[in-house]
Amino acid sequence: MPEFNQQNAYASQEEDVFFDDGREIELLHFVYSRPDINEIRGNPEKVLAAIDEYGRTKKYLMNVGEDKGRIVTDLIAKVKPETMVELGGYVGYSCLLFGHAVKKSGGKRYYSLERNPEFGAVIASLAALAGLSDVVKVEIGSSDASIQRLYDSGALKHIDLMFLDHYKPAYTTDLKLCEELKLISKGSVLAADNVIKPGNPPYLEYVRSSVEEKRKRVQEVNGHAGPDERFQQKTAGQYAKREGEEKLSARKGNPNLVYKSELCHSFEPTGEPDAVEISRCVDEES
Ligand SMILES: C[S@@+](CC[C@H](N)C(=O)[O-])C[C@H]1O[C@@H](n2cnc3c(N)ncnc32)[C@H](O)[C@@H]1O
Repeated sequence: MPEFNQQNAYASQEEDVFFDDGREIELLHFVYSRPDINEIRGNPEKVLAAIDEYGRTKKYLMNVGEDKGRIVTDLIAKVKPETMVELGGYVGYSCLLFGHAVKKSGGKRYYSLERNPEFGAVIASLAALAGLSDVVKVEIGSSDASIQRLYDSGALKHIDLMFLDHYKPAYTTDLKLCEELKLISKGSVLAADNVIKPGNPPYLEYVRSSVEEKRKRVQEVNGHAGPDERFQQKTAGQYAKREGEEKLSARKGNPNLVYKSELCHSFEPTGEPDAVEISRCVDEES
């Protein structure tokens, strides 16, 4: 079991309002007004360190953080994705960390899909500051619409590695959309954040199910797809203030895909236990 270094802990997550209250723009001012801004330019590690400093000394940020981040950067070094997609970019922490890792391992493109345009602007600004604009592409809009748009335009043909870190009930519906479009197929790898805190039972059930179990459940898909009732109200309604009622489309996915899935224990940047689920698509049954 890994251990958390308490000295690196972010400020605690506030009970009610912990994002979208101006702190994301405040972060930009914090970074750009640093006396060492010229040494930060073009250096992803230093931009990440500045974001971490804000999270530790100013306000909580819902970033993947160093510990869970290391699980995914190690995975990138192994998989060497040409194309990686993240669902949910926030202020760009995972985008800078993983986009840099993709670039170092010879990859071409890191798509950061973010629904909130203000957050998307922060990601793009910090990616440019870090010197990653050649690899990183920020797509603003709901993840399902962005996936479909990138597919329709021919920009996105295959996803080698996908990091899921957005609206928790949309992990499964977006994965199924990618399966239906054949963006996810044999050889693709998925890394899903927050599978313990706050948890994602429907997603874990899906990636851990056998083909037979998935084929059986496909018969039950009936067009209705509100957030699964296993999510707590707080999670299901996390973005309600800004986005209103969430619309999720019921999907069948491709039940014939076989995943090998494992839970990697780690920590939130605050030190709370969490885990990343790594799922490798190893086969497609006929
Ligand atoms: C936990 S944060 C992402 C943190 C980021 N991956 C990191 O580690 O630095 C979740 C983000 O997903 C975005 N989001 C939520 N639902 C979304 C959706 N349906 N499509 C795109 N982005 C979404 C939110 O606006 C928020 O910025």
